[in-house]
Amino acid sequence: MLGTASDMGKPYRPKDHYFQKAKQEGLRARSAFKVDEILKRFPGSVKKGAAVLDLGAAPGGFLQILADAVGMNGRVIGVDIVAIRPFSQKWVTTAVLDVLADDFDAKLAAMYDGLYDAVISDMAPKTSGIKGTDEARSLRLAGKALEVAATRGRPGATFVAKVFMGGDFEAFRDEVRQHFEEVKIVRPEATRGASMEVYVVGLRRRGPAPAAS
Ligand SMILES: C[S@@+](CC[C@H](N)C(=O)[O-])C[C@H]1O[C@@H](n2cnc3c(N)ncnc32)[C@H](O)[C@@H]1O
Repeated sequence: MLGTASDMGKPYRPKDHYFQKAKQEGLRARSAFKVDEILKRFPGSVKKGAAVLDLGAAPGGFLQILADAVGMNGRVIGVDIVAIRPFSQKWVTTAVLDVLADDFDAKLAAMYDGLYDAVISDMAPKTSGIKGTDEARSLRLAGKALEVAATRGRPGATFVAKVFMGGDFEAFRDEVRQHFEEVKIVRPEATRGASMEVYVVGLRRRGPAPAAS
C-alpha cells in the first residue's frame, strides 16, 4: 500500500503514486490529497459559503480542493511568495505576498478585510538540510499563520498548519490549544514516507471575534 506509515524511511520518489494520481485528476499538486483528507477527517471544518485563507498556496493544489469545498458563495484567498496561475472560479483570488514581510497584514487586509472561517497553511521554508534550522523556519511560518488565525479568524474558525516535527513543536501545539477548543495532529496518507511534516489542526477558534481591521 502506498502513502502509509509503512513507507517510513523509504527513499524520496518524486513521481510516486500520488504524483501520478494528481496528474490524472488534473490537480496542480499532489498535496491536494492532503487537504482533501484533512477536510474529510473533520467534516464541517470548511463549509459551503466559507471564507478561507490559504497561505503558501502555490501552485494551487490546496486551492483547487478548497474552491470546491466552499463553492461559488464562498471565498478563497491564496497567497505565496511565488505567483499562482489564475483560477477560472471567480471566488478564488491569489496574490504574491511574503507572510513574513512587514507589510503583509496590511496587504492581506487590502485583499479581503472580513473574518476567515478557516486559515490554512501549507507553507514550507526552503530547506537548508540543517535539521534544527529547517524546523525553526517551519515553526516561524506556522507561527505567523497562527497569528493570522488569531487576529482574523471568526469564533468557531478552523486552523490547519504544516509543521516539521521537532524543535519547539510541542510549544507550538500548546499555543494552538490556547486559541482552539480542540487540537489534532494529522499526518495525511499522501505525505512522503521520509518526511517529518505533520499538520496541526485547530478546531473551533475560541471567541471573542477579533476587532475589525
Ligand atoms: C509545499 S508548497 C505549497 C503547496 C500548495 N499547498 C499546493 O497545494 O499547491 C509550500 C509553499 O510555501 C511557500 N512559502 C514559503 N515561505 C513563504 C512565505 N514567507 N510567504 C508565503 N509563502 C511562502 C513556498 O513558496 C511554497 O510554494
